[in-house]
Amino acid sequence: MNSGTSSPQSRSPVCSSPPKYAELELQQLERIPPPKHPVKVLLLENVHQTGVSLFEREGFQVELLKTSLTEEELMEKIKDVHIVGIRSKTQVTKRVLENASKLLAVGCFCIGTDQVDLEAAERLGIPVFNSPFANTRSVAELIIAEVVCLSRKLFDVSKGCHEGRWLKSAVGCHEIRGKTLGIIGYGHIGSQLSVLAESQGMNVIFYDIIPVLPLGNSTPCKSLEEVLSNADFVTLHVPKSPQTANMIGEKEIKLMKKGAYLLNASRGTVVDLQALANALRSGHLAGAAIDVYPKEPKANGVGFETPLQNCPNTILTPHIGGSTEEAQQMIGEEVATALIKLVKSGSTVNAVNFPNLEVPFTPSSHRILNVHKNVPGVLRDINEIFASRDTNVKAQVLGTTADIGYLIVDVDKETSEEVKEAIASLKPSLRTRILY
Ligand SMILES: NC(=O)C1=CN([C@@H]2O[C@H](COP(=O)(O)OP(=O)(O)OC[C@H]3O[C@@H](n4cnc5c(N)ncnc54)[C@H](O)[C@@H]3O)[C@@H](O)[C@H]2O)C=CC1
Ligand SMILES: O=C(O)C(=O)COP(=O)(O)O
Repeated sequence: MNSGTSSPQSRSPVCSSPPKYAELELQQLERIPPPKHPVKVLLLENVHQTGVSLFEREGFQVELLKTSLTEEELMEKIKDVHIVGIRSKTQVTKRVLENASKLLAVGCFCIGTDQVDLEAAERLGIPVFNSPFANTRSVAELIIAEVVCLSRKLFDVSKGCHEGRWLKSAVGCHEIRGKTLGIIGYGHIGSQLSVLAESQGMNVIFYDIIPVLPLGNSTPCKSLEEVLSNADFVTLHVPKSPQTANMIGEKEIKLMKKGAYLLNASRGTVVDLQALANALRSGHLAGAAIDVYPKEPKANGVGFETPLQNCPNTILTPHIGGSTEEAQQMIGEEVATALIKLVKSGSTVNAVNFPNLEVPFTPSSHRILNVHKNVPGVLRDINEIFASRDTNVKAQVLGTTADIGYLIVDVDKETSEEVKEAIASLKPSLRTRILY
């Protein structure tokens, strides 16, 4: 396992000037007193250096691993960690979260957050952040490229040339202009792909479970089946969920036109790969491009296996839809900034499982954070604790979900450990932090 507790000589110099977005966001935090204790950050799956540098610029202690970790490995390493950063592989389960007594937040340096038990994190008072847009264009561009490659059997003929075989033929090769692209999941990626495909002269139809604005001349379909039976290329851009598990199996593939193509860069649980391999080998489908798999290796190396290996006109990629320098840099910046803001100011803006709150810093104020079960009377009890100690509340923001309340309070005097304990010992309290 490649690991590197980052030390000055082992990595590029800490970024002296952070990226523009981060600079503006973090400038507002500069007047906030630094955390009282060292902040330990564990970053897995090769999170981009931009994120590492931003944490180090704040004086946080960063351990950077190139691989994902198993549940057991993560339970061990997370014990004294305040921030954990992952990408799409590492599973942050309920067991891991219950074992992470010091954990303040989880950062998904990607779009998907299905790898985190969000409900468990919420109930334990741990906000989870992601980067909802930064790599969407990278995925959309990959799909457009693969549509052309599949339509021209590019990978097979190129492999032939590398192996000394000259396989010149127009048979089964087509322009994509005028062909129909069927998009399943018309969200950030699907909608961008819709625009790119139409710019290539394709017709676009799509299916989504919620009403969405059709961009350009794209046409919404009433069912998944309608897309499958009318599209020349079917591409999947849905999240991992119980509803999308195996949503494309033998029955759905049979509904697709003979000679159609299937592309999946969403999640490996969405397509039954054995059914897809059978359809490719029988000639029912003319090709496929798959970037995600039910089981994916935790690190780069050999030994990856899938039923699709050696299927005709089949592009296999190692979950690289979001793997561009631009996307990873933006993600590193966006998620690291959100986590630093959480640690220093209690901001939960952009958290996916928490009320999104933020309170501007005011000099001579002292900030306490409290997460509690969402039951009546908590605010009254906390304010009573302040009032009975002649402490004046200068600012107070409360946000709630069905299960929790998140409270940011600024008071006019430093909060003693006694006051913190009084708040923390209220029955509904889940977490209480004195920030400054
Ligand atoms: N291969 C890769 O490297 C990457 C993969 N992804 C995956 O792509 C997924 C989609 O990304 P975004 O477009 O940003 O997400 P998004 O949340 O913007 O869009 C997902 C869309 O799918 C729709 N949807 C959900 N369940 C559905 C169903 N059963 N049938 C039809 N539509 C359904 C939603 O209503 C939503 O409009 C992510 O959840 C992630 O799992 C994202 C980035 C990179
Ligand atoms: O953004 C996502 O959800 C992805 O699937 C990207 O995954 P990765 O960051 O490349 O492990």
